[in-house]
This record gives sequence, C-alpha cells and structure tokens, in this order.
Amino acid sequence: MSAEGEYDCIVIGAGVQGSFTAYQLAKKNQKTLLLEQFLLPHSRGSSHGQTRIIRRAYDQDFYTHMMEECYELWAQLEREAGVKLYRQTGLLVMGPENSESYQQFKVTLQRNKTPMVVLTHDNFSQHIPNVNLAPGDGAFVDISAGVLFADRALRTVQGQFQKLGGVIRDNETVTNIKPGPVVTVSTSAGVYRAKSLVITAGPWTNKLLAHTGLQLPLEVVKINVCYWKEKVLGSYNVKRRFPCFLLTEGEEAKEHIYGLPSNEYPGLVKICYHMGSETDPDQRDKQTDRSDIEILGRYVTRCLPGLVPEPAVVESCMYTLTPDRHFVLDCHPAYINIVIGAGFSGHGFKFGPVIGKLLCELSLGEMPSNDLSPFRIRRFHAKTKSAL
Ligand SMILES: Cc1cc2nc3c(=O)[nH]c(=O)nc-3n(C[C@H](O)[C@H](O)[C@H](O)COP(=O)(O)OP(=O)(O)OC[C@H]3O[C@@H](n4cnc5c(N)ncnc54)[C@H](O)[C@@H]3O)c2cc1C
Ligand SMILES: O=C(O)[C@@H]1CCCCN1
Repeated sequence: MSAEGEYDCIVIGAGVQGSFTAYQLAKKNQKTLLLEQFLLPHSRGSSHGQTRIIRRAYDQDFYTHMMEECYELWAQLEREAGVKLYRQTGLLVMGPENSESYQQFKVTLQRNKTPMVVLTHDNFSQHIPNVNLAPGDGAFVDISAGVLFADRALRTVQGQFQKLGGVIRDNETVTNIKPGPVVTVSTSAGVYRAKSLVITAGPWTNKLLAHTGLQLPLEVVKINVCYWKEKVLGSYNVKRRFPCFLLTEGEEAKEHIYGLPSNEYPGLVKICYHMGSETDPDQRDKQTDRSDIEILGRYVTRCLPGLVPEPAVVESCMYTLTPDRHFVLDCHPAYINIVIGAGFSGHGFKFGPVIGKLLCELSLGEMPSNDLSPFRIRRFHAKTKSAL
C-alpha cells in the first residue's frame, strides 16, 4: 500500500509490546503505523517507570527457554542504539523449601543448567546482608538476572522504529476497528487502513476487541508500586551489589513479594506485591485499596530490618491478568489479519523483544519461531465470549 493513511500494518498501543512489534515490522520493511492514545512518554499504562526485573528463574521451562533469546535481543538493541538497558544484579529467590512453587523455580533452573548459587542458612547473611531468611525457607540466586531500564528501553525501541521509517502517532485514541481483508482503523484524528492489525493495548485490550466481537478473560488490577526508605543510606543499593529479590510465598503472602535494589530514587528500595484490586483502566485512581501495602509492611518489618516499614513513595501501575497468568499471543479467531498480544500478567516486560518478533511473524502470516501453544486463545474455551 502506498497512499497516505494506508499501511502494511497498524499497531495499536505504544507500550513495551506494541513498540517492539512495530520495530520488528519496520525491520522487515513493513510500512508501519504505531498508534498511542496518550502523549508519549506517559505513565497511565503498564510499561512506565524506571525499572523492571529480567530473569531466567521461572517455574515453567518455556519461559526460561524464551529468555535465552531475550537476553541476546536486549544486548543487540543496546549495541544498535548505543545505550545501556540492562544491569546485572542477580535475583535472590526465596520461599518455603518444601513448597511446590519454590521447588518449581529451583528445579526449572537446575534442569536448564542456568547459572545459579544455592545459599544455606549458614552462609546466607554473609552473601546477603540486611535480609532475614525465614526459618524453613530456601534461597538461591539466579546469577544472570538484573534490572532493565524500562523508560529508557521504551524510548530506545520507539526511536529505532522511527529511524527505520516507522510512524508514531501519539495523543490519538483508536475509536473503531472495521475488520476485513483490509482493516480500517478510526481514531480521534483520522482513518487509516492496513493489510494487518496488531492489538497490544494492555489493560484496554477488551475495550478494543469489543469492536471485533471478541472478549478475552482478562482481569485488570491496580498495583501499588511502593518505595521503602533505607535506614542507612546505600545499604540496599545496586552499587553495593544488592540483588533483585523474589519471595515465592511467605507468612504474610500467598502471591509473590518482589523487590529491586535502591537505584532510581536515592535511598529508596522498590518492593511490591504481585497482586492488586480490580480496576477500570480509565478510573484507576478511584481504586484506593491498600491491603497489599499492609502485607508488604508486615514483610518489611519481619525480613528487611534496614528499611522503614512504611512506604515513602507510592506510584501505580496495572497488570492485565489471564486466568493461568500466561500471555495471549495469537491471531483473532475470526480474522487472521488481526493479531493480539495481551494478558502479560505482570511479567511481560523482559520478554518484549521476543514478543515483538512473534507478533510480527503472526501478522506477516509466517510460522512463529517459538511454540505458541501455551499462549493460544483456544485454551480459554468456554471463557472466551464470542459474539461472532
Ligand atoms: C508494577 C509493575 C511491575 C512489573 N514488574 C515487571 C518486572 O519486573 N519484569 C517484567 O518482565 N515485567 C514486569 N511487569 C509487567 C510489564 O511491565 C507488563 O507486562 C508490560 O509493560 C505490558 O506491556 P503492554 O505493552 O502489554 O501494555 P501497556 O504498557 O499498557 O501498553 C498498552 C498501550 O496501549 C495504549 N492504548 C490502549 N488503548 C488504546 C486506544 N484505544 N488507542 C490508542 N492507544 C491505546 C495505552 O495507552 C498503552 O500505552 C510489571 C508491571 C507492573 C505494573
Ligand atoms: O516479571 C518479573 O520478573 C516480576 C517478578 C515478580 C512479579 C512482578 N514481575
């Protein structure tokens, strides 16, 4: 297609997944339009903030396998753009030694021969000062894990996309989608047509899919992003090699508690609960539940004695959860030229480069280079309400 307003592909949503998809499409010489409802950069979706964890430690082999290529693609982007996007810190994984979830993490890493160090109660405090390992808990470190500089990564991938000739139109909300062999997308500012469409709209996915007669079983929750003050400045700092950490479950919590060393705000450590309360993405400030902060406060008091057990800064972010917490990477069941990337369930950032590649392959009708069976829409069966 060549006329203005006509593209090979339109991507809706310039979060991490849409930005990487658009970049991959442009790399394959596809005339690509990336549409974003807010002025960029913004903090109203799921991809904002300075940091995210990158790790191989997972409880499922397929994620650990996907991470091999992810690390390579992140490094490739760093070289291409001449920026630093990853800092190795290691990830300390802790959890009840006899619990299934802790064992799954440990065994998956061991099975995949991922570099790791198992810690004991005797040597724990020597390696990890200022953390109390609960009695009965096991601990190991995923050595290659670290921090991704999230905002910088988004800026970088969007910039590379534009350098390849890609077009970003921000401050432009998609208001309608008309499926067909050529898809028509209407926005608050214009009408565009393309041979294929990728929907990577994060928490707004079902609002957009409504135009195509499909609803997925997605739940949007608000996460309170809490920063906790060090009693002694620098004691949990990235420069002192304090690692990221993940507690699989604990006395206070059924879901993970996780943290990143102090870095972006001097003297403040980011520690969050891996669950929140349901929200409408356009009304998230009305969701004021703080029960996750109470859980975190109890955990900090018990296990992180060098932090003030009350958050100094609280920001917010959203997860878009699927029932099994696995992603949705698939074509629309009725329209093969509409591709959906959604439901990243609070752990999708690190996979951005590979997700971009896979959604690009799907939109070009190519055979996906990874096994997508865990991510297909058909797994939801009866839960997928289709009005088609
Ligand atoms: C607190 C928190 C901590 C996390 N920690 C980690 C971590 O440590 N490691 C990790 O790997 N992952 C982590 N994640 C998960 C990760 O950040 C998300 O999985 C990822 O950002 C999802 O990206 P996305 O592109 O799908 O969604 P989004 O970033 O929400 O992007 C969707 C975009 O679509 C736009 N949009 C929606 N509707 C329209 C419309 N109608 N018209 C135009 N544009 C539209 C939105 O404005 C938005 O910009 C975390 C998430 C949160 C919230
Ligand atoms: O994806 C991650 O690595 C983190 C782990 C803990 C929960 C939030 N996301």
